[in-house]
Amino acid sequence: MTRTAYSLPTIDLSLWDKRGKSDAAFLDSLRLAAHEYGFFYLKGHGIPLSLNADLLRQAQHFFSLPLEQKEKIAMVHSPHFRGYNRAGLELTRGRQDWREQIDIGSEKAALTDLEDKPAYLRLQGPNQWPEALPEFKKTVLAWQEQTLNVLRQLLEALSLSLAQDKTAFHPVVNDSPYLLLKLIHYPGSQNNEEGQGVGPHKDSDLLSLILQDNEGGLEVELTSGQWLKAPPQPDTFIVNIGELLEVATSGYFRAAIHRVVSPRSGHDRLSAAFFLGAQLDSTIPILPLPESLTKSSIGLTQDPENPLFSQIGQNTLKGRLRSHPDVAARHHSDLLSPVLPKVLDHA
Ligand SMILES: O=C(O)CCC(=O)C(=O)O
Ligand SMILES: [Fe+2]
Repeated sequence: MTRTAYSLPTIDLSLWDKRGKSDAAFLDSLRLAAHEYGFFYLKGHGIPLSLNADLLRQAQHFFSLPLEQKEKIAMVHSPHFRGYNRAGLELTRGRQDWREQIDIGSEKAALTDLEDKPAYLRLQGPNQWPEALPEFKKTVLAWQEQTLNVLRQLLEALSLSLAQDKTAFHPVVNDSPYLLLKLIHYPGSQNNEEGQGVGPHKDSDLLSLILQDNEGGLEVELTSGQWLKAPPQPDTFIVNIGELLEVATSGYFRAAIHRVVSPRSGHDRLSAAFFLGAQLDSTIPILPLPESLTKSSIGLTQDPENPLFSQIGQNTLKGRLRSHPDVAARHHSDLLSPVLPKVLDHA
């Protein structure tokens, strides 16, 4: 683990191949990065620079379209929570975020005859693609496939680093994990105040990967109230631990709180945030960690207002319904009164 000038660790995934999969120095540095920070730079990941550049270019083309074209694929048209949301629709801890985004998941056909089936199966379905951009879908799907492979490798390495079998997470990610790619555009602040691009939060998945352009603004809270900048570094991603992995490791890995501060007036920022969740029909695996590790666990820090369900499908659906009340009202009103008991029905 090397430390940057900004003191966030950097993990070089290529070392894992070069030195052999059980290389203790590599696994120790990865484990410590996930334990102490829960937020690190990843290099040596094997994703071509050109593919990352293509993805951000497609994102830029998309966000430059006129609003009415973007609204044609607004998320509210999709029962599967896919599509575009303009800036200002999202709140984090009660404050308005200032970013527009498009959510893209696994490209699959919607399921039918769901009447007596678990409600979370409604999450499966097709994406909405912008007709005006012929290269968009191909580029996004290629990038998704390659970064999924990187995240799967990292999960294997993280498992080994905890003295588990490298396959420990295969049952929840190898068949059909719940994936979400958000392409995000943060407009510049309207005035001189420090704007909230996205407010402080933990991710609710297993592992997230962030590709950012050159603008900066991403920050991580290492100790309460102390924010460390995570500026872009050439040919790296940011990887962060999500709540599912924090729970799976009984709090040994840390789901770090992070945020994005809006760019200065006259600037803007693009990013791609890729979230690897667990398979919807699974439950969170709790790893049997050696005592040498559990004794330095920082413990679980769950949000009492947003309790985690161990059944992944319920947990994921709950998160989507909460984040997108307009989609919930239009397509899932039968689940809303009252939300949780109905979602829980099919435990
Ligand atoms: O845009 C970024 O750099 C991070 C976004 C993020 O943290 C999120 O969407 O969960
Ligand atoms: Fe996040």
